Amino acid sequence: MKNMLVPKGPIVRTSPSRVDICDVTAVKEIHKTNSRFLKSDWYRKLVANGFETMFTTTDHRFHASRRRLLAPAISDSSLTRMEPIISSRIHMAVDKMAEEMGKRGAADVFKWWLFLATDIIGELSFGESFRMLEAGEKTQYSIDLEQISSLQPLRTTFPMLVKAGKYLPLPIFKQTADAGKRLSSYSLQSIERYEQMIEEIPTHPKPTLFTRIFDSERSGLSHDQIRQEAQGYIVAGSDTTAVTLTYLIYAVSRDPRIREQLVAELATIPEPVVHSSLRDLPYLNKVINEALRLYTAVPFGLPRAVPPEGANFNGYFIPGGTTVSTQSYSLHRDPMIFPDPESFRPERWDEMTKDMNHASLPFGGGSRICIGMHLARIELRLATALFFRKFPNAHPSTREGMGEKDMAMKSFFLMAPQGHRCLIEA
Ligand code: HEM
Repeated sequence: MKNMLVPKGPIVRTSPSRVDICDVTAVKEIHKTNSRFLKSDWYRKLVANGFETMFTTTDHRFHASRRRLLAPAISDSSLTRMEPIISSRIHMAVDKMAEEMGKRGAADVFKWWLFLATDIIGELSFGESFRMLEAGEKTQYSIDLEQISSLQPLRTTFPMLVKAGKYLPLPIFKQTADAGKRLSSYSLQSIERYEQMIEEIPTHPKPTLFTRIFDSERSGLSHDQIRQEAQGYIVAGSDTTAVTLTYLIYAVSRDPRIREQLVAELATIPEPVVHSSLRDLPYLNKVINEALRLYTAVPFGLPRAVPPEGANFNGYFIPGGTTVSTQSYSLHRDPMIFPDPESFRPERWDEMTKDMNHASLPFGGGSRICIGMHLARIELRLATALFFRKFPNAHPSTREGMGEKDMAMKSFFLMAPQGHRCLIEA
């Protein structure tokens, strides 16, 4: 290893046609609104059932028109109507954790946050929850979702192998194909049930993120296309939110100084706790920013294609067609921008410098920025507040062999704790 050449610097060529970049000026250029750098073909490998979605498309016209249709329902102001659903689910999750702490001595917050985030996005997309919180255990739906996600790295690295998998007698391909079929059929059933609900009460249908575009004559979207977008929301909006919440609770619980400051701030909020009281709470929002920085749920490079005319970054010419990646994992750890980057320090957000702003990519950037980020922030604020008001003395558990090794960040496709659990006591 001694003589191995370790690539250094902000621009690293990782293969003949791929370059990784960790530089704020480049990030600003690549991830700006109407950027010339479009999503690379890598995203096309995620297309399922032959339907392009807002997430997978590399065509900017298709993307712009789909996003125009879907964005209004998931804007910050529209989501206010959905707060009662979000809030009641979070209350249920926190109650379930209290129950588990009573019986087991500790609660697995990763499990409960995953059930919570999946139930919320399921209910907001399909009009009905998957009821994982009520059941307190994985349902066939969540097992199928996991199965599909576990194949994503393989699908993007060896797409031909996965295509050929249909014909290979390997159990993983068979199981994944079955899981895919079941997911499609559940979503279709949910859409049909929702359609029936609209027919029964046409004037006041239960609001979902897709209610307004349900009328295909007006929106131009078929029910299959809506179903595919809804499935995309569920995949994009469950693990990401659950992982962020899990690490946030872990990081705050293990540092009494931070926990006490947060608990004291939350004690100033009147009952009932509503999102409007939390939106501008200074310390709470700094804690959330710090969790999104250090424990970025999407640590991978958001690959983009260099336009045909090429691009210049840091004195290097990068030819058209090259894939450039900007990993939030490295950007969020740039010591020049985030001193002592491995420490969880909410106060670093007391003053957000321009560089901190531009180097922060937890939700991506530009026209392809996460459409669910307002929903995610609402969930993060309400869940953190309700958790620490209920458990002001929360601390990491050492029961059942739980330790720091369980919380090592492991990049499966998205990031998740290596032990797939996070036991907390109160
Ligand atoms: C803390 C929680 C979340 C994190 C960290 C997160 C992160 C991200 C990131 C980094 C991207 C950009 C991906 C890229 O450029 O390749 C993205 C896009 C996206 N996210 Fe999220 N996300 C979160 C929650 C959600 C939720 C709750 C939803 C539910 C609607 C959602 C739906 C989407 C969709 C549909 C896109 C694609 C947007 C487009 O291309 O126009 N995300 N997210």
